[in-house]
Amino acid sequence: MEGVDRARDYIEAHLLYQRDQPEMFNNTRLTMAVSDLFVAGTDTTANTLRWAILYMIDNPDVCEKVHKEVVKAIGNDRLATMQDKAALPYTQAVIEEVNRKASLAPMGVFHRVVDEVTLANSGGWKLQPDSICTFNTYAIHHDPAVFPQPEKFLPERHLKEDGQFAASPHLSTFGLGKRACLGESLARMELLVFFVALVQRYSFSLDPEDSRTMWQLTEDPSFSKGTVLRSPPLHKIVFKARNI
Ligand code: HEM
Repeated sequence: MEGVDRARDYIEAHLLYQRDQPEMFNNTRLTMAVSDLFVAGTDTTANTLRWAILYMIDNPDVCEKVHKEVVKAIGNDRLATMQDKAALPYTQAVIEEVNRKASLAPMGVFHRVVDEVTLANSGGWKLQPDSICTFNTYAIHHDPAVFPQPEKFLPERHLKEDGQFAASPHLSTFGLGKRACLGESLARMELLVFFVALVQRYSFSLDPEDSRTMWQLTEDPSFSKGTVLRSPPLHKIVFKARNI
């Protein structure tokens, strides 16, 4: 497609295709695709950060360790960029542990089977066309065979012996296969930059007027309303500026 390589963004690329292939690309598709990006790209990262703050309140030692690493790697005078990533292995491990424990999309996203498929290592189980299938991310992320003591918040499980970050091949935070999350790299970038900025500048605590326990805010199954995302119930956080 002529010029598409020089498109400045998704919408411009879509409009260029629309000019040449109007039977395939039109305003309705563009509107739906852009709204998909907003829906898939906002609540996800925002709620992961809400989980991250709750887990930092519940694990103050971890939070202080992140703060120490951040100050050592980038100081207090500027925000993090992706160039700082390699110098922040513990912080990356913490974000990975947030993704594991929170299991934001606990049952993934539903898919429809197009062609009959035989499941590997299943003794011949077949899925028929039009079956709806999904995968249980929450169960994978809490499998004690893969993540010992899964109820514990342990960032160290995502660190190698030399202290470097090692992304776990067992996490399915962003889905699996060809239809895995389109925004994974953007999401990982946003999570790192925002999380570092928050820990760099603030310490966090729960609203003293909120009598709910941490368990009620993070584990109580009754707060899940059956939507795609597993997000904590509404709560307030007290942000205290660090002396920087
Ligand atoms: C922490 C943040 C995020 C999480 C946990 C997350 C998780 C997921 C999951 C589990 C899926 C379904 C994958 C599957 O069915 O195998 C998905 C799909 C998708 N995500 Fe994300 N996502 C995040 C951020 C984003 C962002 C920032 C964008 C874009 C701006 C985005 C765009 C999409 C799109 C377009 C799909 C559908 C892909 C397809 O059906 O082919 N996501 N995401």
